[in-house]
Amino acid sequence: MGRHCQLVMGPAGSGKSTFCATMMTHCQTTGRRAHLVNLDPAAEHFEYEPTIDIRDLITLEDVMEELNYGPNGGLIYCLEFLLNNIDWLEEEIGNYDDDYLIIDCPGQIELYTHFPIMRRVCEALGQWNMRICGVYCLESQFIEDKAKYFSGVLSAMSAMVNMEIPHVNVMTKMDLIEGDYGNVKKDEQDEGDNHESGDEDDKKKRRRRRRRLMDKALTSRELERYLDPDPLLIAEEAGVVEQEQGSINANSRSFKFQALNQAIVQLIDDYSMVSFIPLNITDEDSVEYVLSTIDNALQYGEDLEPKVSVSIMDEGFSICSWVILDFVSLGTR
Ligand SMILES: Nc1nc2c(ncn2[C@@H]2O[C@H](COP(=O)(O)OP(=O)(O)OP(=O)(O)O)[C@@H](O)[C@H]2O)c(=O)[nH]1
Ligand SMILES: [Mg+2]
Repeated sequence: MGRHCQLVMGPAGSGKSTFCATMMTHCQTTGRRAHLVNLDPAAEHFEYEPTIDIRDLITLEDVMEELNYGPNGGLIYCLEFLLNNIDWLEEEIGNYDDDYLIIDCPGQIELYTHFPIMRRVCEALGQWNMRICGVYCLESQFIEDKAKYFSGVLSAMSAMVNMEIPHVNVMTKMDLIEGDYGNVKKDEQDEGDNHESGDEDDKKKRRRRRRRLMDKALTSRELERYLDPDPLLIAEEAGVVEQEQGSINANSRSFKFQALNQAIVQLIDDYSMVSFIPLNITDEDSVEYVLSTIDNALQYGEDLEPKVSVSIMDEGFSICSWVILDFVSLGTR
């Protein structure tokens, strides 16, 4: 069936390790043989014990202690050390020919955007006949700040362009957003059920809470603008739209800043490469949807299909031949 892997990347704390653990659980329950590979030399604990672990080769702690490196320089050193000893990884992976690997990467985005380190790891994996899908995690909390969200979109795009592998962007921690949205709905329902009950103060309190939740929650239509990045979001924020319409905008910053925003809008629009799949780890269907999108990018299981279709064709052929034989035998009677 061949070798397949997911390379799970993204900024620090974006939920990469949680994503890997969720995928491991899902694969186990659906009967897929998956292994966790840890490429983070600073990782401390895992829900699933990694089958292959860079810490068996080198740890950040040792590098910092022995070479007096800081945490970021130390991490780059560790991964360069891995590249210089790539045979170690080849040997480790060698034993898992037909299994599915989930590779948890460190959170320093420089590794994907500035340095060619992860790209070279991918090249090595490719040479060992491994099909790779990059999974870039961005957490839903980025949506709260449009500038931060767009810097996340640009970092995802930069990783896609640099890595040159099939790529899926995932918006993680959706339970946090959907939770707020769910609370508003529940509140509306409660208000509907209890519209007779409670005194004026209670009703006011309920309305205030609902307004607070409404401020936090995103409607699904608004959410769509973040999953499929709408460049107008940043334009709205910076007042570019107002300027285009010729009105004076009180929020507008310097002309240079607006020109930069406009250029970013143009870049995102021109490439139109980045879109996110939402992942709510508390919802099994959501996990399944993300996995099937990654499978699609990896063409996972596609080499099985010809065998299935051949057997269907064989069956179809034999049914046809029975019918023809029947006709022939009828004709000869
Ligand atoms: N509510 C919620 N919390 C999450 C989710 N995913 C991760 N977290 C939390 O976010 C924090 C960071 O998660 P990790 O999975 O360690 O993130 P990471 O990207 O591996 O972090 P680094 O390896 O340090 O870069 C932890 O406290 C997790 O419990 C999620 O889907 N929902
Ligand atoms: Mg991690």
